[in-house]
Amino acid sequence: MGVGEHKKEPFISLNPFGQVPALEHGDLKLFESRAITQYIAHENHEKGTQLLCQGKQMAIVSVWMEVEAQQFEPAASKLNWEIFFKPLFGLTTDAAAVEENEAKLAKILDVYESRLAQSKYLAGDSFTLADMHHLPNLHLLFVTQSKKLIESRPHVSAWAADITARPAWAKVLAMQKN
Ligand SMILES: N[C@@H](CCC(=O)N[C@@H](CS)C(=O)NCC(=O)O)C(=O)O
Repeated sequence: MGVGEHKKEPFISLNPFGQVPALEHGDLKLFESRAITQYIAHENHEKGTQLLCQGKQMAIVSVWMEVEAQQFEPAASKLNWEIFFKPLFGLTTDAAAVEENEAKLAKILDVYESRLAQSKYLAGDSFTLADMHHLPNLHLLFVTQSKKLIESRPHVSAWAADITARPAWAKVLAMQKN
């Protein structure tokens, strides 16, 4: 990305929007991270943690995957951009955008707080892709002032501590460092 290769061939044939990530598996070409994670989870359903479910339970997983994509991600990624990434790139944080998106995220996390008071994970008693999709933005929020929005909600806080402590996530962070 640093040299703009994601906007040119051969990458643009994998993702015509010129964005990361993309996946090539045999003759299958995929883009959109959530479609990629669902494919990988389906392909590997016989090994490791079951990240998807069957029947009605899968419908609940889909609901919370949509909530992450449509509600949580827009507010959380905007905060991470303003507070975490902009200073790294020598840009100035927009305080009004931070205030607006903290207010949005607070309302969204109120819904999460109610949900997580009823079940340990978003889609029920076990960890699924719906929880997993939150990890990248959640991880960054913890190193911003917006972590107060998580820490002030006991069930959200316990859920966030649980999912960020998973050994598989520790492996991802170790890969990022390398
Ligand atoms: N909805 C897409 C978003 C992809 C996305 O925003 N990718 C960023 C990096 S995380 C990117 O490629 N940015 C460079 C650009 O848009 O030119 C997904 O979930 O895969």
